[in-house]
Amino acid sequence: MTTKLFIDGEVGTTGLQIRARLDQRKDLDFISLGEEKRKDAGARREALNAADVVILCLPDDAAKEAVSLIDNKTTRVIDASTAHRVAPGWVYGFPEMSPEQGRAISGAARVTNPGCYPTGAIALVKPLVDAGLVPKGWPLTVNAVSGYSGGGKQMIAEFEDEDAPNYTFEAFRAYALGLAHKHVPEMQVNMGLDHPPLFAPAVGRYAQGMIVEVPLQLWALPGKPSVARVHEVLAAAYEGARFVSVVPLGESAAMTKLEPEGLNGTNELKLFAFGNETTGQVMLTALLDNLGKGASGQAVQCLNIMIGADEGLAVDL
Ligand SMILES: NC(=O)C1=CN([C@@H]2O[C@H](COP(=O)(O)OP(=O)(O)OC[C@H]3O[C@@H](n4cnc5c(N)ncnc54)[C@H](OP(=O)(O)O)[C@@H]3O)[C@@H](O)[C@H]2O)C=CC1
Ligand SMILES: CC(=O)N[C@@H](CCC(=O)OP(=O)(O)O)C(=O)O
Repeated sequence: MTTKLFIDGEVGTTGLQIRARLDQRKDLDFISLGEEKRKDAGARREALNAADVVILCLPDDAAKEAVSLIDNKTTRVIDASTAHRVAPGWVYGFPEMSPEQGRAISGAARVTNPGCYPTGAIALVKPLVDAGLVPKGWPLTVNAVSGYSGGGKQMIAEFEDEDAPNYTFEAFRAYALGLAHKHVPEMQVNMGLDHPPLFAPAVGRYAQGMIVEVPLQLWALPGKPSVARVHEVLAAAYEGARFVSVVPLGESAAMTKLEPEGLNGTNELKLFAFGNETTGQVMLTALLDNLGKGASGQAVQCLNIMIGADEGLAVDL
């Protein structure tokens, strides 16, 4: 049986990558609107209601509008935007987040694809909160750097198109200085924290790939866990996961650098515990492709889980 799939926002950065990942699939029938119809509300309404599954690769307002245009009970939605990340009735599309999450995604009518930064940060912190190593009330910080494709077509033009009005020569930019980045709520909710993490993102002069870091002063935590214990909890949480791996301590201890483009083009997420047992400190670190496990790859994984295609399974059975 084929699944009728409509990607709303198909020619944007995330949409194009999803289409490229799915182009060879024989089990999917694509509903596609031409250039002249792709922003026409009437044509989109028709496509949205004709599809078995739609993937929304749109700005938040257009994503909300798309959901409001669906007037039947069968069309299922995967929203790549931030619009529904903590909305009631939506399942958070991060299958490795807990053993139950994959099952919840498989049966869901509305799935919200996680943000790129939260994918790394939640993967690092949630298992430690669940295990009681990090108290729910702990003051956490998340630092990150992303390639400029994270900002979609506009930011790509800003860094690549010398004729763009906002073309920039910047090598590196810290941003979200008001400490209210749109990803903070989904991080807090899915990490299970009582307080919003302090989130400090940055963008670098390269297209794609990201590093997300959560520093922890282990000596200050109630149980004073060792780096080895933190690593053990993370490794156990993702044992058998197909797309998430925890790098062995011996391997990460031998590393002297980490660059953000290392997983580009994949749906992988690699987690590291760079630590110092003497000082009781650890830098929990996630490496991912913002357009892979941080967006398009993750959306495809959720689609596969929802339609029962084998490639989507979060864990090898
Ligand atoms: N880039 C990334 O790394 C990630 C992005 N996301 C999210 O995915 C969503 C898409 O992002 P991204 O692909 O980067 O953004 P882009 O700006 O690259 O693409 C968005 C696309 O949506 C189209 N569009 C805008 N308004 C409408 C509308 N009313 N009807 C139909 N199409 C419309 C745009 O048209 P036009 O081409 O004319 O501008 C564009 O093609 C965003 O919500 C973003 O936050 C999520 C995770 C990571
Ligand atoms: C570099 C850059 O600007 N990145 C984007 C996040 C991209 C993303 O993942 O946004 P959503 O998943 O929430 O749609 C930003 O910080 O707004």
